[in-house]
Amino acid sequence: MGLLQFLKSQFLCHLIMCYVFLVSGLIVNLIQICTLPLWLVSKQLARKINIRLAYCIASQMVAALEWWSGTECTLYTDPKRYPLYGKENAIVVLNHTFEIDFLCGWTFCERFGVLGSSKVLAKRELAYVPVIGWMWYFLEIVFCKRKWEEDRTTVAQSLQKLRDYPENYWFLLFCEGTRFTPKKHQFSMQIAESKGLPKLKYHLLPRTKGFYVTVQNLRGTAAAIYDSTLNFRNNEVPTLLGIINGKKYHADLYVRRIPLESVPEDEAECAAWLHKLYQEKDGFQEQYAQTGHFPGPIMSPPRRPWSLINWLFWSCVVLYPLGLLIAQMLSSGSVLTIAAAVVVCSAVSMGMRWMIGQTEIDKSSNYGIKAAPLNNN
Ligand SMILES: CCCCC/C=C\C/C=C\CCCCCCCC(=O)SCCNC(=O)CCNC(=O)[C@H](O)C(C)(C)COP(=O)(O)OP(=O)(O)OC[C@H]1O[C@@H](n2cnc3c(N)ncnc32)[C@H](O)[C@@H]1OP(=O)(O)O
Ligand SMILES: CCCCCCCCCCCCCCCCCC(=O)OC[C@@H](O)COP(=O)(O)O
Repeated sequence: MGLLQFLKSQFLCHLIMCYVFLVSGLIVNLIQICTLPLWLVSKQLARKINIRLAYCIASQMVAALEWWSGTECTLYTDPKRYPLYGKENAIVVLNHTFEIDFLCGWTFCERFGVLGSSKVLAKRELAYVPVIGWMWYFLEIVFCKRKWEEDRTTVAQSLQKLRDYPENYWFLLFCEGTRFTPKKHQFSMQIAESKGLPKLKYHLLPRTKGFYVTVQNLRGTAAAIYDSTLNFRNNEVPTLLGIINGKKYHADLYVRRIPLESVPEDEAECAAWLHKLYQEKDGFQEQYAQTGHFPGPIMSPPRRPWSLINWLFWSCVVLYPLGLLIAQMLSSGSVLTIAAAVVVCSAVSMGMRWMIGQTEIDKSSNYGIKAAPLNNN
């Protein structure tokens, strides 16, 4: 193990990274709150400012993936469609299989210049995660309770608000609704069977209502569906803790651009269309399992320096006062002050561990297990 790799695995480095992320994130959240009055005066200006503020937070995690862990991200896609990416609004449909799938998504957003503005249909619980969840509030992220009776109006209303969004965005939909686990897969395939749908090997049965309502509300605003299928080389199981420890992974993403007009307007036909899409995605994963690559040529956008520059900037801003504080504390020699500092550090590291836990599949919700009608049998 080289010196750099050794350093990357040290707890002190992780503590410093988490400190930078947390403190800079809270500063950004505070500035976001200060933009509230601006929404009344100029909504579009407030949105543009919040896009840049969100970039300050999200790109730190992207920098951790690209520059700290050195993870490589390869894009398989049609070269004719490539110039459109980042230049239009799109609905991204992605498999929900890996703990860092959202982070790989963010990395591609960064490379195509839409990181600050990108959106997702996210479960309500994530709105309460400090820094990221609070930032999403100002980004007009669409939250759902995963209870259709309650979501049908709120989700549609939130989507309608995005129709006059001032910058291009990608709207991410994990149609499976929850992370893949063998147990959830077993339940969802029972449902597929009861509906007479073909079984999927690598995906859960997609939920069609969120997809339908998104397509209907963004018609005329989003130009296309980006059907995206993600996998990792060598059967790796990537984690956020792995990234923080400096472990390098290799992500492969296959993207097909499908014009939005080709998605049926009728709800039942739209649902059938999505089921067919997932059968095709399953085929791509099968090909990946057999051959180690997705169909189509490789058109990888290179990583850009901005995420690293942003990270270094915020590190300087928040580490300098910390250095002064530590020096002052040590020179004071007060045992009480040092003990208080140790308590604060422990609390921060526990808080960060809880946040990282939000990404872990073994802490995943029971959604898709307990709500399944077949559960009662
Ligand atoms: C590559 C580039 C990437 C670009 C990235 C771009 C942007 C990045 C931005 C941000 C990144 C941050 C990422 C954060 C990630 C957070 C993600 C999440 O939180 S995922 C969870 C929330 N999202 C969703 O759930 C979306 C999908 N869900 C839906 O669409 C749902 O329909 C719903 C709208 C949420 C409503 O939920 P509800 O439970 O009420 O669902 P349904 O009524 O649809 O469910 C019943 C329906 O489903 C069938 N079904 C299938 N399997 C099951 C099962 N296991 N149990 C029960 N029912 C199941 C069932 O038969 C019903 O079918 P039908 O509709 O035909 O009656
Ligand atoms: C610079 C880097 C420093 C690293 C510091 C670490 C910061 C930690 C930040 C945690 C960020 C939390 C963002 C949460 C995104 C989780 C996305 C996700 O995958 O959610 C799961 C849901 O889709 C489905 O939920 P389940 O039903 O499976 O349950």
